[in-house]
Amino acid sequence: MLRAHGAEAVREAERPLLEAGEPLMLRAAAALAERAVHHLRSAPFAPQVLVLAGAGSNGGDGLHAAAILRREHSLAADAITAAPRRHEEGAAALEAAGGTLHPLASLDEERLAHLLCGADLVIDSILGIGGRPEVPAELLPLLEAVRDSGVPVLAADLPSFVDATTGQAAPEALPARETVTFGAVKAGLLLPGGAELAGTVHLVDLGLEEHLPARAAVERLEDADVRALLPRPGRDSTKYRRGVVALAVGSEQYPGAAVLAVSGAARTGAGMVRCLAPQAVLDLVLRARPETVGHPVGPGRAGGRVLDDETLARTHAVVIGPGLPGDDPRVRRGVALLAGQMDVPAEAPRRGVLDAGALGAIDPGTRLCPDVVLTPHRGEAERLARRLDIDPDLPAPELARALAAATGATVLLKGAITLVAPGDGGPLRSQDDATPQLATAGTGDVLAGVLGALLAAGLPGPDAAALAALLHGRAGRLASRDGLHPLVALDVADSLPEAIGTILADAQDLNRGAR
Ligand SMILES: NC(=O)C1=CN([C@@H]2O[C@H](COP(=O)(O)OP(=O)(O)OC[C@H]3O[C@@H](n4cnc5c(N)ncnc54)[C@H](O)[C@@H]3O)[C@@H](O)[C@H]2O)[C@@H](O)CC1
Ligand SMILES: [K+]
Repeated sequence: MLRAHGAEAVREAERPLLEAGEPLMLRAAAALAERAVHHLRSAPFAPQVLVLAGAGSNGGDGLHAAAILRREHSLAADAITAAPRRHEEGAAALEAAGGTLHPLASLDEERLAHLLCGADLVIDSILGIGGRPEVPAELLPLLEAVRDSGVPVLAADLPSFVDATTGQAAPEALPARETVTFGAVKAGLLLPGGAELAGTVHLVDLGLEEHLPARAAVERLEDADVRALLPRPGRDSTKYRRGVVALAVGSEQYPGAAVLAVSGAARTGAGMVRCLAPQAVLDLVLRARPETVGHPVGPGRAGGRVLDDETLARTHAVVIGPGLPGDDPRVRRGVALLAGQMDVPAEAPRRGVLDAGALGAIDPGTRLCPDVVLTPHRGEAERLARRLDIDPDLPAPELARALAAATGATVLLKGAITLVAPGDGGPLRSQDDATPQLATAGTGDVLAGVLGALLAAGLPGPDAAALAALLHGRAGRLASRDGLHPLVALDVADSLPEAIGTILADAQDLNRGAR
């Protein structure tokens, strides 16, 4: 699991080490220099490095790195000082190593273009965790010129003009090929904004770990976590023990959503998938997925429950919403079931997914638990926020958190980066596994099914939500050959087994290697 921290937590963790006289900046600079060398391994003869240095310690990192590149790697490394002041110790080190510092104010357009033309790598060390997401006007031409030059950028600690805690980024900030981050992954590198600019994140160990708070600000599941979290069948497994999920999905208007959600659940390895839908929808579902257990709903049945007590007691999670209009009786009943407002046996499931049409049935009085996962996209999240008297314009992390706090449910906010705000107030999860090819109708229905299967298997809501986002994203990448070609939603469901198998097989190899 990647565990990331905000700026304050990192400063606090650094304090005792700095007080003990640990040369943290030199260690950071040495690691930065090493990564620069790595990126230049296929560069032409005598590659050149250009450091953009701010006045603070982040600038110091870059300047010391340039000095090390000159001293220890015989590379031509020079710097542009991007602020009226400069980091004096770093500047002295670079000058002593024979490097040149060009004050930005002294460079005209032509001279700047000339410096960039000769550069094979730019190190962005203008701002680190002290940075705010606004670019001063005098720096705009510099950032534009670097961007236009196409020279690869290595970000020191985090891309400059990104907030290390929230991820908010200035639109002009430089996208990096890699971010070499010092001591701890910064939360802003995993959140929307910073994550799009960071490139690959390379963590440098500065000995901070034991001083960091036990609780991370943001967490991200990685492949190794899939192996630990994903329940797999054993010799004593039965379809009931693996988990039974009941999906109230699909309507006359949107029958296909039922096929997609059911396929998502079945392909994730649910023990049994029940589908509660009108007969015409069930016919379609059973043609595509004959293993489904159908429970017809419709005229004449609207008053009673679709599942009797015994069946409900043998059902472990429910999915309500894909393909349902807001006024569908299954929505009202499903929300009431998950909110504990229904007269059902104690064993009836209180865990599940409220998606699409079911999100509209949540009002200020709805109290849910963290094992219920709401799965809005941004538009649905904003509509829900308005009904719950929450500012709909909040940045995504805060919006997800506010919705979770107001409902008690875990909130999975879909997007290029999927955020999971646990209903119990635990650390935010951020999953960046998707491909833009997933932005097509029906993929959300598949996700709801995946999540339903994981909840039915007994995973806690926040783990199930983050894992579902990871598996869904990976299946999407597989189905689109890493984003190369278009996909349809059913491709995603059909790619789930291979995505799961590949992750587990790779994790097994890793374990073997470590033994
Ligand atoms: N504290 C430590 O022990 C270590 C710190 N290191 C580096 O130090 C960095 C933090 O250094 P600083 O605290 O000096 O902060 P920065 O170097 O990130 O920023 C310096 C100052 O720039 C100003 N500033 C912020 N946003 C601005 C904007 N948009 N436009 C113009 N000026 C702006 C602020 O006054 C800020 O304090 C880390 O990110 C890391 O790179 C590393 O050397 C490792 C050790
Ligand atoms: K930086």
